[in-house]
Amino acid sequence: MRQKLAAGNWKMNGTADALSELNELTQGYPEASVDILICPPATLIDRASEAAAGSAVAIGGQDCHANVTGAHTGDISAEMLRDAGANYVIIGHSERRDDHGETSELIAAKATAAYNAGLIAVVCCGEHLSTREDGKTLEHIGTQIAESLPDTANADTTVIAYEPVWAIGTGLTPTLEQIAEVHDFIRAELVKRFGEKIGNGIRLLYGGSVKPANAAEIFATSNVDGALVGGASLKAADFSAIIDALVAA
Ligand SMILES: O=C[C@H](O)COP(=O)(O)O
Repeated sequence: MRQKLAAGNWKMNGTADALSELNELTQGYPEASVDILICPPATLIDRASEAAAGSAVAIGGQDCHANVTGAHTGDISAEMLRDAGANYVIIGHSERRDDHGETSELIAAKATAAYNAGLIAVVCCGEHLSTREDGKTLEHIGTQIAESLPDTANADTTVIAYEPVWAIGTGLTPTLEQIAEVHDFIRAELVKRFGEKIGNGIRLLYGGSVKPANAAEIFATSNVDGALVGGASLKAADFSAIIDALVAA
């Protein structure tokens, strides 16, 4: 039985004031039957970790460097995230792939760095609209996960987030059939590569315009073990409604 996960990605949003939303969330979930994760900007990770201590909310980073230390101005290592109190890190978000030219090979190296630091890697994949319109979604997702996951990936260290790029921040979502098709495909690919135990153990999140209004139906979809939420994770009330939908699923 896979433990469900509601993950919030604050992206480049939030200064110290935003911790009030986190405080509201932690007060609402001193404990929970699902895993809850907030990935604030790097500048807030240590304060967020302190604020979330003793609650059901875990804290994660939004990216890490593949190396442990070195001359990489502006970058943050997985060890540094761990040191600041993070337990997870998002790797290979489409905004990193598109804005920073990150390749799947680099993403696999970052995932290994996350494992070595004791972090759970939330590895993202997803197609652009043109790829979907060309009928190449599954081929694209298959290549991305094959290349972005290290051979050492396992169910304790790895979560996959399927995020169609065209659904991120747009209010558009795939049909439930389209979500199920991709999630079932990813599950089958994982089982093929890693075997039944690991392949069936790795959690699969859906991301892209998840809101309180559509969360329940998405969580009832085949092989959806939770969500990676952007905009609707910024307000505790909205994210709480999504968490509650996951608990009820
Ligand atoms: O990481 C989160 C995703 O990119 C989804 O963002 P969104 O919920 O604002 O569409």
